[in-house]
Amino acid sequence: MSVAQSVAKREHSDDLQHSNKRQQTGITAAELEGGLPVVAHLVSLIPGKECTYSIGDKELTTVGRSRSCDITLNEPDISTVHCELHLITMEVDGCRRKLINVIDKSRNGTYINGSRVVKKDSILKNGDRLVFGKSFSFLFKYNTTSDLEGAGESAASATGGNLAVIQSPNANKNDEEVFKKPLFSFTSSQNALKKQARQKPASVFDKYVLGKELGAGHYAIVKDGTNKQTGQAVAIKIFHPQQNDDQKKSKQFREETNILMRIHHPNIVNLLDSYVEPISKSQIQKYLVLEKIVDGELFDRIVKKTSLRQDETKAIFTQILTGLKYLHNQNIIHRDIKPENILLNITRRTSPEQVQLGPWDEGEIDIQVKIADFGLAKFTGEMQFTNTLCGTPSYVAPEVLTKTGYTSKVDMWSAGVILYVCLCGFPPFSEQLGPPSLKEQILQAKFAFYTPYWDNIDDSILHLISHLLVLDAEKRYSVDEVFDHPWLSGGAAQNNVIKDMNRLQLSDTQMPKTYTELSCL
Ligand SMILES: Nc1ncnc2c1ncn2[C@@H]1O[C@H](COP(=O)(O)OP(=O)(O)OP(=O)(O)O)[C@@H](O)[C@H]1O
Repeated sequence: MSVAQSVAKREHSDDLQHSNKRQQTGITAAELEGGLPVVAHLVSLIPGKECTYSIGDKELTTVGRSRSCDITLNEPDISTVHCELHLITMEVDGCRRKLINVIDKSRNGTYINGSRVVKKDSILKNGDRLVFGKSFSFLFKYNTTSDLEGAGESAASATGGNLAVIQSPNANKNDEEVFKKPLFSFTSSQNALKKQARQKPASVFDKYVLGKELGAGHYAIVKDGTNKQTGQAVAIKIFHPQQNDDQKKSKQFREETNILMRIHHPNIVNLLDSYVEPISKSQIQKYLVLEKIVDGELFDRIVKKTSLRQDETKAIFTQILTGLKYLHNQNIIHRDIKPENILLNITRRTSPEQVQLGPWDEGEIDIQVKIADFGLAKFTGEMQFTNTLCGTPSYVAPEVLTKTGYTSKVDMWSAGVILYVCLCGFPPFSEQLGPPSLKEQILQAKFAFYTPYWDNIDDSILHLISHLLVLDAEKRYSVDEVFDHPWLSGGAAQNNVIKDMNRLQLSDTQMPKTYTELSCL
């Protein structure tokens, strides 16, 4: 047997005991077997057949019925050569990682976590359940020291460059210009970060258990997650697979998520962690671990209620503004404010004595509003982002559509659209209201308040919306100007200062449909 072959040896219970004894001396089993380091282990999950196979640091490890295979599984449903385990080295997220790539060669199939390996290649991750044929079931685990190289370097580079999320006054469509100069000082924490990166599990699956789907968007699905150590419930955003061909982008993702993890505000969904995982030789998948928000989207609340009362809208809008003010003060532009990205945590009444803390519905004590997806739109790539927006741009400011350079005022436009939608249940710009087209309506800031929807709504709100849906971003209200507006700052008397806003009569055939009506179609 060659040195290489001897590495992927079966360690029976007896051998294991022996090897454990040897490991106590600080020497790994693989070093003793053939001088090659162990890269990973396959732990048998078959009751009564407990054993561990070590996969060594060599290009190919074969699994099959043949005695010439590195791992021999002598069962009728196992093919002569059932599958190949290829050792590959991939540069992922600034780290060179040694990974095991499975190529199925069998008749009865190789399965990873219940899915048959059909692709040309599939990279294994810690905790994967690997099944050969009908019943040969194993738990896969990387040897902790072997799969990650250079994590410390990554952290160092993540703290060294242009880290913070400052939007320059002239920020424009170019990605790099949205994320500019450092706002936070990292120097004191550089060593801590390096240490953290070194200690950080290489895979999201090492730290979290993934559960059911919570929601889906254009770029990602979001799943329930649980921190294995603390039991903390989280939401895990899983971006669609991407080609692993742009190391600069991966580095940018890491640097920017490092910054966004330092953003903490009660009205912003907390970013807790981020991971980049290889899934095949050429593809990676990015993961964001987020604070979990349990009561769904503002969008669903609007659909359920057709429209929101003025006092309820004010309470929700104030929280959105508070979150935006914090982001804008940190020089972060959200760029994708819409009711689907406004999430709600509702405190429900549990006893009759509880005092309601806002203008909420019967049975609701309080609602905490959380802005999701902040600063993240750019991770999807500028082109993809704006192209997707062109499909559904109801909330997008004109300068985003024309890509003529934008500032935090783009969020104020979107806030104006949200305010409008909350109160009447349909957006101010839509194909339904055309002609002109939706895009033209936005580019001309052409909107109106339609009767009867807006008849009983205070003129001061119409006035505020009219100062948010303004074509010229410089004249559009900023967060502070909105807080100073009579509808938010003053009482009823001040509201009366603003009078006689126009409502427009439309024929029945032109009348826009509410989200509630559209959702019933
Ligand atoms: N932190 C969270 N807690 C609970 N649910 C969440 C969380 N983040 C997102 N979701 C749910 O998942 C859905 C999709 O998430 P998200 O909007 O971030 O994906 P996306 O692909 O970026 O979407 P978009 O198409 O809007 O850009 C959300 O609309 C929401 O219902």
